[in-house]
Amino acid sequence: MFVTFPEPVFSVERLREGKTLVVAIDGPSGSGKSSVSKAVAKRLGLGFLDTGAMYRALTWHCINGQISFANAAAVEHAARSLNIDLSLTPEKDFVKVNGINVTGPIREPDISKAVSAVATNLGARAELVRRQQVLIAESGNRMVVEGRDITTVVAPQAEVRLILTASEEARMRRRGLQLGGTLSAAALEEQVLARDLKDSAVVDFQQAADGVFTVDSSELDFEQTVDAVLNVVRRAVSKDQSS
Ligand SMILES: Nc1ncnc2c1ncn2[C@@H]1O[C@H](COP(=O)(O)OP(=O)(O)O)[C@@H](O)[C@H]1O
Ligand SMILES: Nc1ccn([C@H]2C[C@H](O)[C@@H](COP(=O)(O)OP(=O)(O)O)O2)c(=O)n1
Repeated sequence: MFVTFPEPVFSVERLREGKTLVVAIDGPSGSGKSSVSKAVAKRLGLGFLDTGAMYRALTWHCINGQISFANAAAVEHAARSLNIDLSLTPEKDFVKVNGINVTGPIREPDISKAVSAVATNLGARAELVRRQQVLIAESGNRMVVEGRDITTVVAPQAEVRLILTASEEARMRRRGLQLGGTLSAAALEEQVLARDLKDSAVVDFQQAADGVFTVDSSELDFEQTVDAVLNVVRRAVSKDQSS
């Protein structure tokens, strides 16, 4: 016989019901940002924005349109003129560039390898940050947003800000499994650690700024990590339930 338990009285899903709730999550590659943020957004009934997908979409467009990464002005111009349509809820997963579905192609290793060249273009960053802020506002400021500069640049006023991290070893192991277990250790190191090093030239996603929580998932499984993030949300938000 199945026994069902009632919802807890103090349910995290009901926190700030009808009020703004932006959860900003930053962290290094393979730390679980996308998957954990999506699960958290589902639990909280919030929108979801994967900002990395926007950098990947612009990278795909530059490669496809033969725009040289060395031409900073051309990359910045592409960032301004490009139409990026991406899923804004955790239930769906799609990215379209000028109407072309690039959901799969932007996750391919050639894009992962090239994306830091776009992410370190300050003009392109400014434009993508502007777009991300518009998308957050359009969600009614009820969204989980993940990336590298969300806690510091895109949404420093978010009700909840946290860095999700994990050891280098855990992150490379998880990325390897995610990509089907076929990549060599050297290729994984290039995809995860070398990319983080390049990206950190323009954004600091390893150190938690003032007021930013840290969740280290090295010793946690996926569900435990989601619970740890939900606990941070509960702690941060229950303090100002009356606001
Ligand atoms: N705590 C965890 N334990 C085990 N695997 C995890 C954990 N968190 C995430 N993962 C898995 O690790 C992989 C990388 O996660 P992902 O969300 O893509 O990271 P990021 O967006 O930070 O690069 C995914 O396959 C995800 O399911
Ligand atoms: N807010 C963001 C999000 C991503 N980026 C850059 C840095 C990353 O190398 C790429 C791709 O980000 P993405 O989150 O998809 O990367 P991983 O899932 O960690 O592999 O974009 C960024 O500079 N700022």
